[in-house]
Amino acid sequence: VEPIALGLALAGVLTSYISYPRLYCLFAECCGQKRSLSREALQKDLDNKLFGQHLAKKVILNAVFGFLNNPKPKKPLTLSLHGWTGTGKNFVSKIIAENIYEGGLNSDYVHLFVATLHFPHASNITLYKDQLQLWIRGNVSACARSIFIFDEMDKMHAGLIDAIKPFLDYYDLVDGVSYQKAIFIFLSNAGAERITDVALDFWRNGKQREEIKLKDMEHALSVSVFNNKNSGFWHSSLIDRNLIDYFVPFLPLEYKHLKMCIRVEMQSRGYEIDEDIVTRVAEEMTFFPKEERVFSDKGCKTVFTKLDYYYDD
Ligand SMILES: Nc1ncnc2c1ncn2[C@@H]1O[C@H](COP(=O)(O)OP(=O)(O)OP(=O)(O)O)[C@@H](O)[C@H]1O
Repeated sequence: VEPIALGLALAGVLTSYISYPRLYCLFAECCGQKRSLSREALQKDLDNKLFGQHLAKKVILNAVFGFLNNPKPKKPLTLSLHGWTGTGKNFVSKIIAENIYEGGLNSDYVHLFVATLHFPHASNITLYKDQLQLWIRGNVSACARSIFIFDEMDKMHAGLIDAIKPFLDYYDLVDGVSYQKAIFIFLSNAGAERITDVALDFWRNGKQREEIKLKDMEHALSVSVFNNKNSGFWHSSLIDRNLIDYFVPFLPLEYKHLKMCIRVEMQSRGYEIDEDIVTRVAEEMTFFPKEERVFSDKGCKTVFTKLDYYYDD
């Protein structure tokens, strides 16, 4: 092959690779959602992986898919996920991230803040506010479709989260940057008692938990979080100004859901499903209320380590 012609051909390929973002994005992660993002894929993931959370599934599917398909959203999507420990809040954030970015939580466009890690000292709150604003501004300037996850909201110092209020509001631009395509997800145990009360009420009245409707708890949840000094949203302008799009309740998990989590874990470790071990691990967990033993007090959180005991050789 003639070397000059070959050089020109290679240069041509390289130029089109660089100048056609779609081509480039076939091989590298880019800002913006995956090509393959589909309602069906997200629904399949939620149906197959998330147990006992019919409300969360429905809200998240509709909210996330609707938002991603809106070419001109008026504000960023804000979801506040609430519930007992180990019921799937972090897990769902991971599923959302993976459905939008190939790298999931490890993507350059997905940012996780953990209150006790990133904002530990109440005395530094002014500094944290500045840092948080700068960090979010910088990342959204680089990629409008950025995802921010705030874990342990209930441990966040009161008032800190209000620093990002301007970014969550209905503004086209804030200091020249548009935040309307970003996604903010807040995770919290605040409101878990309220959710449990409703779930327990249904259980005691012999009703299926799937009969619980979002309206049975969404308003009460936002009010209880707003009035709770340890929710991270205490008297927060984000709630006051209706800037949280959805309060998503995560129901406490029952014995049958623990068994589902254990089976998934066995399969992912490459073991045959052994129903005897599944039952033994599930029975080692503790349940509440004391007399009725309906809900797991750690959700699915510790079933995995308990499984190690049965496979220690
Ligand atoms: N509803 C669920 N369906 C399937 N798996 C679940 C569910 N809830 C929890 N799990 C499993 O348990 C693990 C721990 O749950 P996760 O970290 O999502 O709990 P969490 O609600 O965020 O708890 P915390 O409030 O303590 O942070 C998950 O990675 C997942 O494997």
